[in-house]
Amino acid sequence: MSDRSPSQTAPLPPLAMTCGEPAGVGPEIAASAWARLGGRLPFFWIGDPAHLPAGTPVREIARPEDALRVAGSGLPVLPHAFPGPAVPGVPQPAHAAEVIAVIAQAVELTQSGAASGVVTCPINKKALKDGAGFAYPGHTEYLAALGGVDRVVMMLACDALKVVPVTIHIPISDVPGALTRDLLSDTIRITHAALRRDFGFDNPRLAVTGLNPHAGEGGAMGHEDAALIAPVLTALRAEGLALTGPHPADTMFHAGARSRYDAAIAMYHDQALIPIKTLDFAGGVNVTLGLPFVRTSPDHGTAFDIAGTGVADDTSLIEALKLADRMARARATAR
Ligand SMILES: NC(=O)C1=CN([C@@H]2O[C@H](COP(=O)(O)OP(=O)(O)OC[C@H]3O[C@@H](n4cnc5c(N)ncnc54)[C@H](O)[C@@H]3O)[C@@H](O)[C@H]2O)C=CC1
Ligand SMILES: NCC(=O)COP(=O)(O)O
Repeated sequence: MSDRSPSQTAPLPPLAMTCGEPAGVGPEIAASAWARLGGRLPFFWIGDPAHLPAGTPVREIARPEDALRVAGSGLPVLPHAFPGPAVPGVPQPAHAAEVIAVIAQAVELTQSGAASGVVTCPINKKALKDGAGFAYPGHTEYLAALGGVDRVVMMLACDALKVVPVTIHIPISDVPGALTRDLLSDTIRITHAALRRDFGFDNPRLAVTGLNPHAGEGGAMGHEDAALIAPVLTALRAEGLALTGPHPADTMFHAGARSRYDAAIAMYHDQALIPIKTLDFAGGVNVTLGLPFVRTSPDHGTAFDIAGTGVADDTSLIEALKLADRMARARATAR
């Protein structure tokens, strides 16, 4: 996303970056993100230093604030011991509990004020479920539990598009049943509030997709669009929210359509994520809205197929750091 130079004003606490799945690309993109950013955007990595690529200039720290002092000369690392080495592409069940513990540690440090936000490296959901009985579909839901909130929103953002899936990591066959008026209404409200608070929009324009092809085509192709989505939009419009839809999803993401809204609300994961990952896979950022702390993440996953080869692109992680920094600054200024 567009680069407003990071860290131009008073220093905030550093950002806490989680290691994510040690067998994925997380450790190598963390190291290369530090190499590209140096101390300009201070963050510290929480994980096992032995999982970082050979030659990474590790600076072990005892407290987050020490990152501000050492970030100019090496990657600040708050060490978190794991049971063994990482094998690229092969997640170890014994590591799962520590991957989860690192996420909790980053949240704790952020909520205590020692860190200004959480930037997560990708996890493999199945590895965490198999290895440690992880009960959440992903970070988003786990972070909601850690933050003590019932409802959060996943937003993917790049320069060209911001998009929110109303339902997230559930089977497609469960989507119609999971779409309720409350869920849709809460998702829109949380998105509206976050775009005002964290992204500087006075009255963000939100465009909402339908669920069915052609947004149901007057009931000929499904009933949820007219029966469920449209009434929610009507009610929220009456409160002053700038909403359009339900629109056919297939024509909502070309350039002309995108110029007419600030964020798109989509009904399910792929309806939302395919457009943004197609437009800007390298620059997209995943941000959780509705949490009591800042959290961003790259838009990609563990990329086991290339882990350890050194070809992984760190751009999305760097964009995630920049966005977390901007959000933390916006919140600090508003206090
Ligand atoms: N925030 C998170 O923790 C996320 C985790 N995941 C998890 O990641 C795992 C793998 O998911 P996939 O669907 O395979 O998606 P993926 O994003 O890991 O990989 C898809 C394709 O993109 C490539 N790719 C991904 N990141 C790249 C990078 N930084 N540089 C260059 N190429 C890159 C991969 O090599 C692969 O060919 C799953 O367990 C999934 O749940 C997926 C998305 C986000
Ligand atoms: N497909 C996006 C994704 O998997 C991100 O999930 P999360 O771990 O950030 O909840």
